[in-house]
Amino acid sequence: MESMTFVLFGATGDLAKRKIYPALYNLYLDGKLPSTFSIIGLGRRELRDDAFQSQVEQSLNQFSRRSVIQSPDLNTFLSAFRYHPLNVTHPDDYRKLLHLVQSRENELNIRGNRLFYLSVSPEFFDVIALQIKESGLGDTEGWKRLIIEKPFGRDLQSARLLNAKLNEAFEENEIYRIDHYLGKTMVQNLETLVLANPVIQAVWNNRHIANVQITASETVGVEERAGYYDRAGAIRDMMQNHMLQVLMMTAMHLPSQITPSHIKDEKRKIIKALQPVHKSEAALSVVRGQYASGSVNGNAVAGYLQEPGIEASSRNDTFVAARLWIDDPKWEGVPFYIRTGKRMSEKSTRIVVEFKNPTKELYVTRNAITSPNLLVIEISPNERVSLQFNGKNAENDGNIESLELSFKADQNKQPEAYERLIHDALEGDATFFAHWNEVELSWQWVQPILEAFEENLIRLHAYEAGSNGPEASDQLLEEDGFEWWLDPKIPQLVLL
Ligand SMILES: NC(=O)C1=CN([C@@H]2O[C@H](COP(=O)(O)OP(=O)(O)OC[C@H]3O[C@@H](n4cnc5c(N)ncnc54)[C@H](OP(=O)(O)O)[C@@H]3O)[C@@H](O)[C@H]2O)C=CC1
Ligand SMILES: O=C1O[C@H](COP(=O)(O)O)[C@@H](O)[C@H](O)[C@H]1O
Repeated sequence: MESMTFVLFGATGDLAKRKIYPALYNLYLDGKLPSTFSIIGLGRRELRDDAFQSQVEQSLNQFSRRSVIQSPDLNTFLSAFRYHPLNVTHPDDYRKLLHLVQSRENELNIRGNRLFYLSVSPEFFDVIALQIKESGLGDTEGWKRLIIEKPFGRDLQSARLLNAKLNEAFEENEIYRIDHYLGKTMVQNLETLVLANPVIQAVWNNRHIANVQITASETVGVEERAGYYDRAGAIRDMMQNHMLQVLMMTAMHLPSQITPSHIKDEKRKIIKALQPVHKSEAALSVVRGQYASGSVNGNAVAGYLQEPGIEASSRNDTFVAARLWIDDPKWEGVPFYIRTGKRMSEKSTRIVVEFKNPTKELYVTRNAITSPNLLVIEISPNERVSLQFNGKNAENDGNIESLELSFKADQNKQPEAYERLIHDALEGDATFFAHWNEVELSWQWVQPILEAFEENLIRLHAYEAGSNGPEASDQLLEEDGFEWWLDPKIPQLVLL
């Protein structure tokens, strides 16, 4: 890997401490950083280099998946860090930054490869990109890349505007839009699971699949993010980005070659083929909810409207579910259901693929019940793939029961999503980043629903904290003769 400078805007912030420093450190331990690198942290506050390095060390102590205690490598790693005070709106600060970047490049003999990571409030994304250009930071002999955090806009128009501004300073192939779901082990594994297994490829279509369910349920509430979350809601926070990305990864066709651009093209075809939801009809296929008080994991918790920083009159969504159709011969007639919510019964991100069950009638004559085959891809907190199938259980009078084949990844050995994504960006591999076409088309699909929410065309259901969301989301599937598959409903008889 080529030597480089990692310029981090927002170096004193929460994300840097919880995710970015631990990711860099673990990449370093795995030998996945270049042999020479310079890291420059930026923020408004004044900090000496040694104080900054101590802050980084503290964050590793707290959040790194690998211990830093007595690590002989720690000091070498920390010695790559420098701090520079910079206010993103002050052009002079960028000129001083350029001077620091260049002097470190000369000192370390680094060719001018520069990765700019914007871990700051989204309102600064365009300002910083422009200043990188104006100050000359972007004029370099080597490559330049921009990693940008979410959210990317708050609706279709603002996303387009932001993208146009970023494009004044960076080419699309230099922009890496983080969607941390794309860095998760099982989401990255989807591509291989579906594309590299002819057995699965053969049944990955509407002849065999009855429906696909994608769930991201969380037990946490709004936490300390009231200011952001109350303006975003589950639809912007999770649905427009993570959920639709997982849907694209699940439904994409086999590309003619496994390259970033072929995969990107296949994903784009899927998001483009989503049947639009019209604002006036959105209530027929979208459910929105807001948690009321209840109990999560045995602890009483407040309702959304009682959370600190949330107005008692807020109509923000903390749950959203939707039924989507893909206008594509392979998926015609297969509903994709997606749902996400806070303060639900369990923390679980999963894809359940329910296969058609033509044997049901056949076995009725034998007084036996067969269940549909289910392929369950658990993304978090467990990382597991399992297949539920029917078989006779000799220990139970030879009755037909659901059996399960499963593979579980060893989570302790798994790199974090941010490790994978930062590594990919350093390598220049954009496969698991959100490309502009996908982002734009996702906003395009979501936009009428946002408007329907704003105009109260979709009822806001209160749901008890600790439940599985509003009953209306169950009804959405019942209308089609299906139900959400939850963990306890999948009997675990055989673990191979
Ligand atoms: N935290 C999280 O879990 C997640 C965050 N994100 C995204 O990551 C980004 C960062 O979030 P987070 O770390 O939580 O935010 P924080 O509020 O914790 O940190 C913001 C950072 O920006 C710096 N900053 C603020 N104003 C300025 C300014 N005018 N000039 C220069 N620096 C400034 C702050 O430093 P100082 O005060 O010293 O200026 C601080 O380092 C956001 O886009 C967020 O949406 C995405 C997913 C999860
Ligand atoms: O991006 C976000 O994701 C988290 C959920 O991520 P996970 O990796 O724990 O599944 C969510 O809590 C947060 O609101 C959202 O901004």
